[in-house]
Amino acid sequence: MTNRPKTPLLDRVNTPADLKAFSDMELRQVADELRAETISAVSETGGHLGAGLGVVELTVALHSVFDAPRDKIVWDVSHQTYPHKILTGRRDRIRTIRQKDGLSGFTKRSESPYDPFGAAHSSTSISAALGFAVARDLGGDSDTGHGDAIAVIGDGAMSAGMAYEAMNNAGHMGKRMIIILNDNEMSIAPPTGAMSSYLSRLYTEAPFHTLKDAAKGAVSFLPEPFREGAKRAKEMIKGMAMGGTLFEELGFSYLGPIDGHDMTQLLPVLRAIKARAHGPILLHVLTKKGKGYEHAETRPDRGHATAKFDVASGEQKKSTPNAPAYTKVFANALIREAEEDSRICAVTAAMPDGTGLDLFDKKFPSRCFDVGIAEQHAVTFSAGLAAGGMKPFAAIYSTFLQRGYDQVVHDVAIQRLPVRFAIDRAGLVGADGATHAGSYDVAYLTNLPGFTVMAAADEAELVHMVATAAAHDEGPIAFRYPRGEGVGVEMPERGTPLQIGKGRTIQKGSGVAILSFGTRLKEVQEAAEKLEARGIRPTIADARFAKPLDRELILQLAEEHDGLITVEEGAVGGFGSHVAQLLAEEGVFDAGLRYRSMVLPDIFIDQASPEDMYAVAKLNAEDIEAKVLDVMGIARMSERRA
Ligand SMILES: Cc1ncc(C[n+]2csc(CCOP(=O)(O)OP(=O)(O)O)c2C)c(N)n1
Ligand SMILES: CC(=O)[C@@H](O)[C@H](O)COP(=O)(O)O
Ligand SMILES: [Mg+2]
Repeated sequence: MTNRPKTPLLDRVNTPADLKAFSDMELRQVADELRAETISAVSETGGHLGAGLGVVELTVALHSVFDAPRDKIVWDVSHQTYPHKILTGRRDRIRTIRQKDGLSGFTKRSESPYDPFGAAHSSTSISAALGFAVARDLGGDSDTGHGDAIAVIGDGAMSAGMAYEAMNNAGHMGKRMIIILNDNEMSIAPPTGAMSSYLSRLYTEAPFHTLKDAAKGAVSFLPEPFREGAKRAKEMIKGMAMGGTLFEELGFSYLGPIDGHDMTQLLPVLRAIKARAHGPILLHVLTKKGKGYEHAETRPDRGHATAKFDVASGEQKKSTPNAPAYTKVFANALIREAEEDSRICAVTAAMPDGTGLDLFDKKFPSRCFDVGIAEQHAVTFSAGLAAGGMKPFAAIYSTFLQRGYDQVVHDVAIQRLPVRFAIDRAGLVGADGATHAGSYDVAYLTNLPGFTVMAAADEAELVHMVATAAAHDEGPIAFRYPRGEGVGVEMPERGTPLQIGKGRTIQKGSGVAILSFGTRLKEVQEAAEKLEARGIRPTIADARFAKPLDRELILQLAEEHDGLITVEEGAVGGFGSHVAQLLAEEGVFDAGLRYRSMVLPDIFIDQASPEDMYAVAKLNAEDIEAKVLDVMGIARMSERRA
């Protein structure tokens, strides 16, 4: 509580309706207080900071002009909604954000009526807002009724195909809806691509129209004083580039750009839009990521998501790692392979730092491609690279690869193209919660004919899997690894290609065998240590491959043990399901094998620490221990008592 900022006006805001009582001057102060409160809160919790700071004025302006929740404000990605949450009745819980039982770091329908649409993956806002607009016009039912439909989308999110699919549709339908393009010339990393350059040109090169010309177009939305040519209005009109041709060609009225930190521009323009808009409008707003907090402004990539920090110095409070992060291990292993093979190249969809490809890019800039937030394109582009004789590594988070699934099937798998998928953030990720959990990749890749699917049990294994993928030209291959640190094993200088479809035995035991796929192996080993005390020594094996399965190993484990347990950090339908299928087909169950499959539960697990999430998922050492006892018919004392 000590260093909390003084916020006398903000203290009077419980819901956005309270903003209506303030003068424009006071709203500016509310914005200042909201910024201070956001910085203070995130300094205590960590989380997404820069994006929220960039939309403080926009958030205040939107909520003071429009009438949420009747008006539907749909925030793209929604990592920028901490100020929105503070204004919409969640200030008392803002310091629980991204924690177990706390607020989500993103918008969530179940959390608040002011979050009409959940998000976290980008570029969905225009489609959703159009849906709200059409539902409104068709008389769709809702508790609050339907007013305006407003999508707030960033310049980074605007690089994704979905945004254009939605604008194409919205422009054609001609319904009243509002898109606010929040252009801070920043994605997580500096944005790439022609669209980003186009947006920059809109305000650096576009000819300024005269007031007379402008008034014929979208500026006719402006309020009277502006059109009458008061000095301030003239300055502002001059600052409004009326180009916007792409958006106008798509059927939108393009308005802007305006300064998204200047309430004297934001408020009148939004009021005018509210009063007079008909058809779809795009308002181009220029902002600065991290605005108003020096440490976030000067390093917008660092300020995108931050650990807890000291407000005065900006210093982040990070714990010292015990082992290198998997992401970095992957990047270094790939660099090592690329030094030997000039055909190796790398593709990221706007996550150069997150995937470690920033390191690869420094070494091999001509072989590294940041395609923007465009996973579908990233996959098919990689397929094209492979078809053209290159060896592309598409490094994509498990959760974001979901967006490119048809491309994985249609462009890669069916054509048996040797695209290498480096699947980062596989498994539970912690504070980002269910939207970012990498739960499904094993299930959605192992069902594709010809795919090879691996999971690294530790960082040394990851190095070998990178080498395996580099050497594998026979078709698509994927290897998955989680967020965070490795386990601290010694790593080879360069990986050795693994034999495809072959697992390894870690320890020989009897009675029960545990077959692990991926990094839960450490927990399996811990469980085995606990079991030793009871005189139980399970066999432990690391499957390495979910496809092709090591049939020989699995059938041998089944043959030599009374019980078999598979463990993986993935949803049902993945490794364990394939093992069960094999065992069933081979008639092993008929022979009485006791089989259990430990997978992620069939629920979306909310944000929490990874440890808490594993506890919910029952994938910790004690859960594995209990499962072994269960298979052996020995319930633990505590369970018997219960
Ligand atoms: C489909 C998808 N891919 C990648 C991401 C990761 N991601 C989250 S925010 C972000 C950058 C968004 O940039 P922009 O829309 O300009 O918003 P800003 O952070 O600049 O406010 C990215 C790449 C995501 N959320 N969704
Ligand atoms: C909002 C978003 O999608 C990203 O900012 C994401 O939170 C990054 O996650 P990592 O921290 O795991 O890179
Ligand atoms: Mg941006």
